[in-house]
Amino acid sequence: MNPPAVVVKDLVKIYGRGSIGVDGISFTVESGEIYALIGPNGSGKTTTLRIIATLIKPTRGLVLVYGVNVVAEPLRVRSMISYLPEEAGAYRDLTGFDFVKFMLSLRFSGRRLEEAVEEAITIADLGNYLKKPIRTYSKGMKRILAVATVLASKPKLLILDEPTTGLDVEKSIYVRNLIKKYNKEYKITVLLSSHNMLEVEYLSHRVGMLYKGKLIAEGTPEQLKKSMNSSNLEEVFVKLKPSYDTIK
Ligand SMILES: Nc1ncnc2c1ncn2[C@@H]1O[C@H](COP(=O)(O)OP(=O)(O)OP(=O)(O)O)[C@@H](O)[C@H]1O
Repeated sequence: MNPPAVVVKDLVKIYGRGSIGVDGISFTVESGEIYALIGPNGSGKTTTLRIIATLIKPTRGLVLVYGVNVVAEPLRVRSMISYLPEEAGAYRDLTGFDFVKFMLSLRFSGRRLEEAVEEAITIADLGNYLKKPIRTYSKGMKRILAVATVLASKPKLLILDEPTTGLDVEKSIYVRNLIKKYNKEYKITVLLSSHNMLEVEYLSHRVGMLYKGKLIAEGTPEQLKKSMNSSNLEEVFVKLKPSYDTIK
């Protein structure tokens, strides 16, 4: 049997000066799923994703990606994932085209690289802007370029931190539909974070709700709404939150 895409067990991250990033969370992402971590600012979404993406180390706990331990074998994990950071603002002086080519050359070469670059360019749909330096792009254009690049890299596991942040309504819908399409057509497992609970309801098979570094609820959007007698996930969160407000 295939291992789950992600196993997170009793994960704790304490930053310098005792700042708590996550406080003992556990969840599993099955292969083929779209799983969303949702929660308000500072609830631990980015911390969790960065640990899974091997960018920072946990203080305690176990994290496996397709059965591979992120601390013991980060390079093996990196070969299976693509990660979209919350703010992908680097490489200001590269053109959009050169950025796409550079990023995808880390994974592909030869004919496969050409195909992946072509795919990313088609998704980004930035026309002549692709020949211009990224510093001339709007926030939304940079986001689309970064999203297009990670999608075209077709990893086993796609980790997206706030994928639609900075995008207008139409572009957000475009990106959500692309995420769904790549999950379905290419069987790419997606782990994403968002504080937009309505977006998550549309996009995800299952949801983990984070608050103050703890996982306060988990399930399909339907299960969560039913269990809290709510009509949407925002309402679920608002009803659950008070029980955790006593935690400092
Ligand atoms: N480098 C750091 N040093 C110290 N504390 C940090 C660091 N990064 C995050 N934290 C703290 O960890 C907690 C969780 O932050 P994190 O960025 O993971 O939350 P988040 O849910 O992604 O928030 P947002 O929606 O605002 O991006 C917060 O209290 C934050 O202040």
